Amino acid sequence: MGNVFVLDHPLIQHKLTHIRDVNTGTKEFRQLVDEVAGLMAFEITRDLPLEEIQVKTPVAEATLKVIAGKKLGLVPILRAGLGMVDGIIKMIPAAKIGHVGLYRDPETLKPVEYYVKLPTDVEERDFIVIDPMLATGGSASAAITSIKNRGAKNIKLMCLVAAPEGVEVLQKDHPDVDIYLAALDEKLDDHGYIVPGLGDAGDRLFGTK
Ligand SMILES: O=P(O)(O)OC[C@H]1O[C@H](OP(=O)(O)OP(=O)(O)O)[C@H](O)[C@@H]1O
Ligand SMILES: O=c1cc[nH]c(=O)[nH]1
Ligand SMILES: [Mg+2]
Repeated sequence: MGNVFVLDHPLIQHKLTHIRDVNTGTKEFRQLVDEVAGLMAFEITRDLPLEEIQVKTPVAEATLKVIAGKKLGLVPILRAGLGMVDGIIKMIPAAKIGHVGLYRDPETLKPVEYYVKLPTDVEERDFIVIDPMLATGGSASAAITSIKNRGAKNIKLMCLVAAPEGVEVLQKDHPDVDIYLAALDEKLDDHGYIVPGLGDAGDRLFGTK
């Protein structure tokens, strides 16, 4: 079964509290999501392989470490995942970016896919799928299935806030995928919103409500 890591660093918790606040407007919400995504990138890249190279410092020759040529891909789930891309790319600028477009049908809560575009060398890359919200888990599970069907093998999922119901679905559908969260919340409400959550992530990021 996939591991669940809750990245509860004080900086992440502090910023997430302001993200959740209903009085936080679009501009500040977007800025904070970007910052938290960057902080989470530290932890999700902790197992990147290193290799040794020779470097001449101003003082001496030294054998030092750099990241070994690992190919990474980021896959934001549209729309809300887009809000986390820049923060992560600042930390791993060589990553390629794919996109999976999904929306959750408001009646059935089932995901509807409308767009997929991945880097051409999909089989050679490790992927990080990103979406601020893991609610019923339907969208993240469908996005991961979609990229697996196109050849992706090593996949991690990064979300800001999850409900236990969504984590359970992910672990059942994709036991090979580790999940990285800033918070694991209490439950889903009758409309499939995470409680206490942060509301509709896409609408708050893009100011569409
Ligand atoms: O775990 P689930 O129950 O599937 O819900 C989570 C999904 O819902 C939201 O997207 P939404 O459908 O609102 O689309 P949007 O990002 O375009 O607003 C969110 O960004 C996730 O993708
Ligand atoms: O709480 C939720 C659940 C699904 N999608 C969101 O944006 N928020
Ligand atoms: Mg939305």
